[in-house]
Amino acid sequence: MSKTKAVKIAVIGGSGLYKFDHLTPIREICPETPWGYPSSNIVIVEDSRGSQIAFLSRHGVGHQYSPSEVPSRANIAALKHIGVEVIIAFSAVGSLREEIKHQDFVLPDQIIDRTKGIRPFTFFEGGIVAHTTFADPFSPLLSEIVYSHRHCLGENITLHRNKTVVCIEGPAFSTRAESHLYRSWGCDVINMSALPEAKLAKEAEIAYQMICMSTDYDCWKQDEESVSVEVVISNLKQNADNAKKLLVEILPDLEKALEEGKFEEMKGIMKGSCITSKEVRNEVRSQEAIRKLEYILPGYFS
Ligand SMILES: CSC[C@H]1O[C@H](OP(=O)(O)O)[C@H](O)[C@@H]1O
Ligand SMILES: Nc1ncnc2[nH]cnc12
Repeated sequence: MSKTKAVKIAVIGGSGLYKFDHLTPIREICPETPWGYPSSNIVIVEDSRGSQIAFLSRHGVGHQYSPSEVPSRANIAALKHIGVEVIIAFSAVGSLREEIKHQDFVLPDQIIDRTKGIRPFTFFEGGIVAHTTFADPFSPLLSEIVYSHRHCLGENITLHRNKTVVCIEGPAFSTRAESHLYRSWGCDVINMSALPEAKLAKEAEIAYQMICMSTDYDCWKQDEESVSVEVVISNLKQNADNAKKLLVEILPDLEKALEEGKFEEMKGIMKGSCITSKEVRNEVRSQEAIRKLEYILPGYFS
């Protein structure tokens, strides 16, 4: 059994990717955070070189949390608390573009928010106000590292980059009018989980990149069957296998980038984002908020 060491890389698995069972499990944890419990145990797995990653299943291992119910704050807080600095998040998506075919992979660099405000979307509330910079929701460095390994996916699968994901509330899929609207807005892929996950990762100062895997053409394409769970499921197994293959390939480069301090620029970004005055921070309400924030950003606001 390997001795305990800080695990800096995490993978969040989405629909169809509930376990990372091709790597050796080392231990499982399920920390209670100030925002509750994560959606699954965090499983620490190890590759043949001794590299460890933390794996978390977004919807639970039995897919029991709907997109609106995923405890995203607990998920991100738990990963940050154990020392995670980098998250690769997988997601099953619909394609809004002809050239993004079933089973293709997509690295979005932008998000359009079509959630309905019913998901808790920030760690900053109840007496501590902070406004994070969110112009670039994903990590360009992570995107670059992933893209450089695109050839391991084989000739039949294209890895597209610099795309826009629209995140809807769900759980119902979109109407045809909405699907056409999102295409007219320049969106390339559609899912139900980019938000608030990406925002919360930024607030927790974690470098974050979503890797989307196409399962359907939503409902805009006339010669294709409209999206349904059956259509999505028919591509999930192959997508999950490809996701695992890609992850194993990128792991050494991720570790190298971490060792070289390439993600250090994330550290401290939230200190400057807090606008609440020093005097108010001493009030009881703010002190309670600070107590919770200590779990992810210790010493920042006290
Ligand atoms: C099962 S189809 C809709 C479902 O699939 C995607 O999940 P994830 O992003 O976690 O892979 C999508 O966002 C919806 O939650
Ligand atoms: N068409 C679609 N809309 C929203 N989320 C999805 N996940 C997979 N396909 C999807």
